Amino acid sequence: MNIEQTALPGVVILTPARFGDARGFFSESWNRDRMAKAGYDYDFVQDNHSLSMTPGTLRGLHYQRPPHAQAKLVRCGRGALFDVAVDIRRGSPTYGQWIGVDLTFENGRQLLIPEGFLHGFVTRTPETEIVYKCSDYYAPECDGAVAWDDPDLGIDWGLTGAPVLSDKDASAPQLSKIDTPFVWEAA
Ligand SMILES: Cc1cn([C@H]2C[C@H](O)[C@@H](COP(=O)(O)OP(=O)(O)O[C@H]3O[C@@H](C)C(=O)[C@@H](O)[C@H]3O)O2)c(=O)[nH]c1=O
Repeated sequence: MNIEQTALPGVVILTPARFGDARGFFSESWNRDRMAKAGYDYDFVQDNHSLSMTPGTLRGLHYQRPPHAQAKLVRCGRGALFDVAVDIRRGSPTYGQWIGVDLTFENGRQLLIPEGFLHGFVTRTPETEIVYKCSDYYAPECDGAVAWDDPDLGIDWGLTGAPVLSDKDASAPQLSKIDTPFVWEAA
């Protein structure tokens, strides 16, 4: 498993080894013990899988409030997408900053996003599948969203037109309008 740091401390890109043969490949997409030994100890309890039909479908930016905050491990099961994490931990030196990573079936990269970050993605291909692990269960009463086009965040989604959005995402507030429930703790 190759582990790459990003500009947001704690958010890392994981690239598992792929063992290719005449049939295709085999890959361990998550190995808890090995990752814990590398300093990334996560107890993932829920796996999610969604399909987006149209390129330019944008889901996000989402978070779950404590006591059901979620860390996520995200990868692309089919096609290609651009995955984004935004630091919303009050007091963090990187508060309000974002990073974006191209996750494709081909490159096998995964984004590990700790609690305290918004998560969203936009699809680049038709019939794109995303698969991700979560460290807590879905808790709709703790569900929250921030506007994907919040000017204070200034995320460059690489869009060529208007994205396809859910009603919830189309009416999400700006970050400055929410009371962020996360507080940064120095490591
Ligand atoms: C997220 C989630 C949704 N649902 C249901 C609620 C609703 O009826 C339907 C669709 O939900 P949403 O519109 O929230 O799905 P979606 O917009 O794909 O939400 C997801 O977006 C990405 C960016 C994330 O990071 C995820 O944590 C999640 O928030 O699925 C569950 O049953 N379990 C879950 O864990």
